[in-house]
Amino acid sequence: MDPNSKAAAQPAKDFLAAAASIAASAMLARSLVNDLLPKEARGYFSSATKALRARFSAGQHTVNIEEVEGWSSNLVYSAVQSYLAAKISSSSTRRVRVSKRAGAEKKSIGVFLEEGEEVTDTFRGCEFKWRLLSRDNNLVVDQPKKIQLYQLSFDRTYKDVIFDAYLPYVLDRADEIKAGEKKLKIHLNEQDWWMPISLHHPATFDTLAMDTDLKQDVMGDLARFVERKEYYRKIGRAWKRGYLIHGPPGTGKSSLVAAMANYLKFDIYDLELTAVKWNSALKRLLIGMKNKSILLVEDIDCSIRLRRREPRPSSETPCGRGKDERVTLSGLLNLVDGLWSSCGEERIVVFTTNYKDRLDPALLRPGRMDVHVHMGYCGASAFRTLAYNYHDVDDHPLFGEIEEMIGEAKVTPGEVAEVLTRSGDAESAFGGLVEFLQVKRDRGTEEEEEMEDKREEEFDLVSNVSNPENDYNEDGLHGGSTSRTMYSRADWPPINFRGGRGGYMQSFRGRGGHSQSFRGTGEGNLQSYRGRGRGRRGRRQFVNIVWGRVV
Ligand SMILES: Nc1ncnc2c1ncn2[C@@H]1O[C@H](COP(=O)(O)OP(=O)(O)OP(=O)(O)O)[C@@H](O)[C@H]1O
Repeated sequence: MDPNSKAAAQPAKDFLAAAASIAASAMLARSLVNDLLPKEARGYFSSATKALRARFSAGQHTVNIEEVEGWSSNLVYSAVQSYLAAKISSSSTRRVRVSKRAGAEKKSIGVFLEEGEEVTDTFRGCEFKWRLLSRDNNLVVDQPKKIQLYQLSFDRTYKDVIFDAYLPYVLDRADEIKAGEKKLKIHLNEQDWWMPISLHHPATFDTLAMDTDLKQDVMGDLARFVERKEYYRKIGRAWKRGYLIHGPPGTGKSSLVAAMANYLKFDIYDLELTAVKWNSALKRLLIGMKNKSILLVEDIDCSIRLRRREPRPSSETPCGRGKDERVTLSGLLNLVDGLWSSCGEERIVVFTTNYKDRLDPALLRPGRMDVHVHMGYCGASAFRTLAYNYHDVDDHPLFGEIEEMIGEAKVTPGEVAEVLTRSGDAESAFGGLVEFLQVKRDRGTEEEEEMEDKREEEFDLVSNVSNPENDYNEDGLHGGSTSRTMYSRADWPPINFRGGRGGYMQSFRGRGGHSQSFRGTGEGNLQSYRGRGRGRRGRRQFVNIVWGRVV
């Protein structure tokens, strides 16, 4: 039996054990009364308990909760059903119904009351009795002939507790129980609607290899977030939280998002922005998201190579909708901060990128993304998590050597994971990792020297291709010499290859609203430079330049 089905079967087992012991105690008590008390005393005992019961029930009130309410199912009924299912194992209920839904992915066994059976519950010192009953239903055709209902009996002095505290508590507990059983989904956007698919990503915070303190911080932040409904209401802010997850490919950014979803039991809405053309479609998608969910935009640096805002051509303008706008970064951010955040709650927004320094400053502005998480190269604690995940080993004579080399070799957790899976035997897997790290470390040193030489060449290239004849900017004006006054930096991020039209594409962005791009010719790889230049308007500007070979 797998652990899930064992856990699921536990309530049924507990129930059977409890029922057996209660039945045994009842039999013992009855035989003691019969054996020890004389006949007259037995009669007195039975009428005394009857009188006591009658007196008690005189002050009893009842609330009926039926399974349907008009044509729709009654959500309170299903909440009570879930709530009681968790109580049955510890109650004295004699008959229960055990079932498993057809097609249920998890081997879960539900334990429910049988008709006529009772469960007693105690809340804040008050005792409540739940009973499952049914009534005939001859009035409404197309509905079952019998309608089940839970009858809640309680002393009338508890009336206020019932409505003010007990039933709300039952609903909350039922939500928690259901959340525990919730099957997660990942929703993918198709035009302006979402297509849900079951999410089976096994990543959890236990399996995620990352710096231990950082992991604790992220988990603590998430736990705080979901508890803070009242706090967000009090400060007048939408109940949402933004995460920017950045780091080189293969460091576990997507795995972290999956771990977050599994931890919070939130669905993921994976927004492929390049497939969304117009802001109106984006609005529909965002409004179509449910609460308790994660909006994920991966590789935001690439997705948001989105067009400047342009009105929709009149031929494409839908009747009566006026001018629509192409999706842009600011459009997305406005929606996320404005309209969307006001029509839902408990949402997490996650943007991922391999290149944080290529992001639009609007995204990095304080207050925009609440938490920035850097997923870096594999360190010692991340390696130990992987070693344990893949080989159930938490210590080994090679660990010292591995941990010494791992920092210098600049390997991603993804690479380490891949090497560790090459052998099922821990000994040879760790041996293989030592060799891999040695190669990576040596190669890393050589590559760094080559990169340095290349940076020098590429810097020259920028000056060469900056030919005013070919220059243009997005307004159709000729560009100037902005590109010529630049300073290369020694620590540019890895190259992201992207083509321009028929040669090298360069784009400049100046802080003072000065923005232009132009083509040139030449050789070299795509590279990103940032430096200070003097723009056409004579202002000192921050210049961002990208160029690359057409592919
Ligand atoms: N931090 C990590 N912990 C555990 N496994 C990891 C980690 N990083 C990478 N892996 C392994 O490498 C694979 C790729 O990782 P993942 O897709 O999460 O990385 P990424 O940073 O999102 O990469 P990309 O930027 O290319 O999308 C995962 O399926 C997982 O097996």
